[in-house]
Amino acid sequence: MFIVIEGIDGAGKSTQAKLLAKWFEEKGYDVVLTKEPTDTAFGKLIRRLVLTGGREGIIDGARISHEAEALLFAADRAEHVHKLIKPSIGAGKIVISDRYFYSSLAYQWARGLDLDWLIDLNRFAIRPDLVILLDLPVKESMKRINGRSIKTEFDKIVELQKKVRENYLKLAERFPEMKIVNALASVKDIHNDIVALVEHELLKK
Ligand SMILES: Nc1ncnc2c1ncn2[C@@H]1O[C@H](COP(=O)(O)OP(=O)(O)O)[C@@H](O)[C@H]1O
Ligand SMILES: Cc1cn([C@H]2C[C@H](O)[C@@H](COP(=O)(O)OP(=O)(O)O)O2)c(=O)[nH]c1=O
Repeated sequence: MFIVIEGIDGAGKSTQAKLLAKWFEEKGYDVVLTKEPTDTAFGKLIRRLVLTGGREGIIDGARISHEAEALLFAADRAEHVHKLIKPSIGAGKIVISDRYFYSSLAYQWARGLDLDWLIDLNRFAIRPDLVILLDLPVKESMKRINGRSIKTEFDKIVELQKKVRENYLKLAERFPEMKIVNALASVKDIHNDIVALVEHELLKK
């Protein structure tokens, strides 16, 4: 089984991914908890070229193009799918990924790229059984990650996050595997909502 957790920055993805992994482990499942960007050489390259300098994406003082950004995320994902996700699913493990290609659709679309081009670019990425979309207002996520964000970029980040949130909600209409969970609730209540969705999915197996 392959489960993905998505949402804007600070939505609670890593918190919920860890709790879900623990839930599966306590039930005796073998779990692989992973994330994108990955910790491989490609993920490191992304952090250096795209996410550095207040997420300005600087190479030698110039911003890298949004297309190059999308290609880097896709290259990282290709390695992730072929080296970790597919072999783990093949071995009968539960794979939980904190972000996947839906992040590319939501973020790189918000950067102005064409959605259909992004979908085509990511066609190699196998579809998960379930995508949990942690949805909450940007104001709340900003409160949660206060300190993590770069203050001078703050307004720009708020605008981008608002667009990204809207994009995720639009994507949920297009991809039936995406289920929206209200991320304004307590950590425990959100976990319970996720478990209900997962149990429903397990019954289909
Ligand atoms: N339901 C929640 N209510 C309040 N704070 C939360 C909740 N879930 C997570 N947090 C806190 O918000 C911050 C961001 O959570 P995190 O799981 O790192 O989000 P993400 O992985 O989506 O960026 C962390 O400090 C975390 O402890
Ligand atoms: C996976 C992915 C992430 N992103 C963005 C979302 C986040 O703002 C940022 C980094 O992700 P994040 O989850 O914050 O990772 P980390 O905390 O390890 O740096 O990258 C994309 O724009 N496209 C993608 O395909």
